[in-house]
Amino acid sequence: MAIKYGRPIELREVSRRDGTAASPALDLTIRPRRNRKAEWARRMVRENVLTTDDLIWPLFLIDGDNKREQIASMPGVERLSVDQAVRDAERAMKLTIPCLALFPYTDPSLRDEDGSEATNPDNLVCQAVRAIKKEFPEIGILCDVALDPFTSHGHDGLISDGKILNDETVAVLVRQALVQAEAGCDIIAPSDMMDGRVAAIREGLDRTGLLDVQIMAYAAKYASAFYGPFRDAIGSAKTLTGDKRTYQMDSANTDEALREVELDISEGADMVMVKPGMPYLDVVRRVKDTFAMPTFAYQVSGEYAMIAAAANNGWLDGERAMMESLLAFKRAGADGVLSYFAPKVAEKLRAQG
Ligand SMILES: NCc1[nH]cc(CCC(=O)O)c1CC(=O)O
Ligand SMILES: [Mg+2]
Repeated sequence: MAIKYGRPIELREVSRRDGTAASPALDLTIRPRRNRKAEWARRMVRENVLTTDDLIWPLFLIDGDNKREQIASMPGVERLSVDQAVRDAERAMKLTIPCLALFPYTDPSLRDEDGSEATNPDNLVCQAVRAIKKEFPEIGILCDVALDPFTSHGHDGLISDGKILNDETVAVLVRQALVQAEAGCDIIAPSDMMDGRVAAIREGLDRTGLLDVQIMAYAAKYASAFYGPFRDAIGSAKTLTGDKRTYQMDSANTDEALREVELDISEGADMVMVKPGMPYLDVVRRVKDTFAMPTFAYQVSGEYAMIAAAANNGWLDGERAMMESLLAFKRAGADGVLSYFAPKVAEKLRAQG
C-alpha cells in the first residue's frame, strides 16, 4: 500500500458519499482539524517546543559605571556598563538562560586601524567576562571574535590598499581569542569569516592548555542588510567604509554554506552557526540535515528591530510574533538561537509554566 505523508494513498480516494445525500456536510473521512480542536489536543500532537535551554542572550557593553543606554534602532535593548551586565547575568541565571554573548561598544579613542584594543587583556569584554564569572560561574559566556568593534574603519580584519588581509588577520584573531579565553570565556565564536581561523584558534587554545574552551563558528555568515542596528549598537555604522562582501557570504548561495560549514567542522568547530536567522532558515535546515552537528542560528539585530518596530506601531502583536519567530528556528532544526528577545521569551515561557 502506497504511503504518502503518513496515510495510505488509496484511502484518499475512498468516498462514503452515495451521490444522493442532501446533507450539506462534506463526506470526509479525513478531517485534519480534529487534531486542532482544543488546546490539549494541539499540545498532544505538537512537533517542536521552545524552551529556555534554546536561548543565548547577546549583551552590549559600554565603559562606565551604573550605565544603561538605550539603542535607538533596537527598542528595548541597552548598552550596559560592566556592573549592569552582571545584573543582567543574574537575570539570565534566574530565567535559566544557559549562555550570554558579549559585544563591546569600544570608545572611539581606543579604535585604530589595526583594532589593537581587541587583544588588550583588560578590554571591556574581558572585564565583563571576569566580573560575570566571579559572581555567576555557572552561566556560559560566549565571546565574538572579529575586529570590527575595535577598528577605526569598522571592518572585521586588517586592511591594506583597501583589501581585507586574510592570514594576517587570522594571527590577530588568535590573540583576541586567547585574551578572551584567559579571562574565562567558555565559547569562542569567530564571526569574521576569514579562511582558516577556526583551525588557528583551536591550535592556539590547545597550545595554551585551554582544551575545554569550545568554538562556535559563525560558519555560514552572510553579507546582510539585517546587521544595521547592531552596527549602531557597537558604533561601527558611521565609520564602516564600503561593505563586507569580500569575506561574508553572498545571500544567493546555499551549497557554499555547506562547504563553509564542512571546513569549520574539519578545523575543529564544536558547534556551527548560520546568520542571519529567519531569512536563512533553509540554510539552517540543510546544515542540520547534512552534518548533524549542534547548529545555532542568530536572530540578528535587524530581525529584532523589524518585529519590535512593528509591535511598537501597533502593526502586529509583538509577543506572538516573537514566540512564532523563535519556534521557526526549532522547526528548521536549530539547537539554539542567539536572540535579543531572550529574556522576554524566557519570561513568557516561565509564565506559561
Ligand atoms: N563581526 C561582527 C558581528 N558579530 C555579530 C554581528 C551582527 C549581529 C546582529 O546584527 O545582531 C556582526 C556584524 C557584522 O558582521 O557586521
Ligand atoms: Mg569559512
